[in-house]
Amino acid sequence: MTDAHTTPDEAGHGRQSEAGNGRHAEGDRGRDGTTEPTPVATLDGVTRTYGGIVVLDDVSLSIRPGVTAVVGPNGSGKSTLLGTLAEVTLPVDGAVDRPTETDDRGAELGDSAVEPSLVRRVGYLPQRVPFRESFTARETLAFYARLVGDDPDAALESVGLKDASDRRVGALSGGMRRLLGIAQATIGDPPLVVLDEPASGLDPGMRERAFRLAAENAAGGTAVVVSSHDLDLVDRYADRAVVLDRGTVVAAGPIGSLYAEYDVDSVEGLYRAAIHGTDSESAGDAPDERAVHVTGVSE
Ligand SMILES: Nc1ncnc2c1ncn2[C@@H]1O[C@H](COP(=O)(O)OP(=O)(O)OP(=O)(O)O)[C@@H](O)[C@H]1O
Repeated sequence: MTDAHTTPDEAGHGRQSEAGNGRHAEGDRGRDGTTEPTPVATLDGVTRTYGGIVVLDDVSLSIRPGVTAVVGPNGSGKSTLLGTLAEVTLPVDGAVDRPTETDDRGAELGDSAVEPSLVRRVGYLPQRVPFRESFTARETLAFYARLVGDDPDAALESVGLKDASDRRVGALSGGMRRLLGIAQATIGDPPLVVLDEPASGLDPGMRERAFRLAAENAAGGTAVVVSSHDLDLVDRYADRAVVLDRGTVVAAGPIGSLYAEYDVDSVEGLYRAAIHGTDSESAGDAPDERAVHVTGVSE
């Protein structure tokens, strides 16, 4: 177990990060040089095991408005981390502090037609969304929209699916289905949106669109957490990055600060430096033996 309040330094970096005590809480500089905003959610010493094997180890993070990308090798715990934020995976130790109904928009909506209790706190796109295949795209979003008093047509339009609103989910392409999933996750305008690999399996245009939607959402003040293996897109769209290795946070913070700390100029370089201890290209090509592998256990 690592100290929850210092950056894990097994890799010998001894660096500070957003982990734990909020040393970077205020006054940190984002990519554009502006001061970092107040956290929307925090994880404090979060640990998760499966069958006694630790897959998330004492993770402490502050999640702020903007796009936060979670990167790391297969099995490093990205989905588990996102699941704890979305409250679909419970930690065995530690605490997660999420937005509450009374946070920002709850108060703002107090006098409106939408009851504060209907304000959605966290939107979540799992890797596989269990949509009903026989529903149309519009019926699908209408179901979610009714729960939070939002407009399904505006949500469809926001992800570019207006023309497909009468098509059944079962007849949508994988990319369109993913866009519908993003619309479902952002409907009701929650202050925290968690997207688990929104771009995986999509063609380059659709991948770009998924990240652009995440960034557009974040531009309105939402904290959007995205896991991805697409380091180029992370480079272009993320404000902050969290690098996970075997369930441990090895680097976290605003992308600009991390580039300076690790003396790199890309997320790919950061990934290599934080995980392999070198930013040379050959290290990134080596087969990754570092993932935690757990088999035969479920929730
Ligand atoms: N429900 C589960 N039951 C048993 N083991 C699980 C379960 N969910 C995750 N694991 C294990 O926890 C570890 C971390 O998995 P997780 O899906 O969080 O990693 P990941 O970084 O998202 O991986 P990938 O990049 O391949 O999607 C893996 O070893 C995985 O097998």
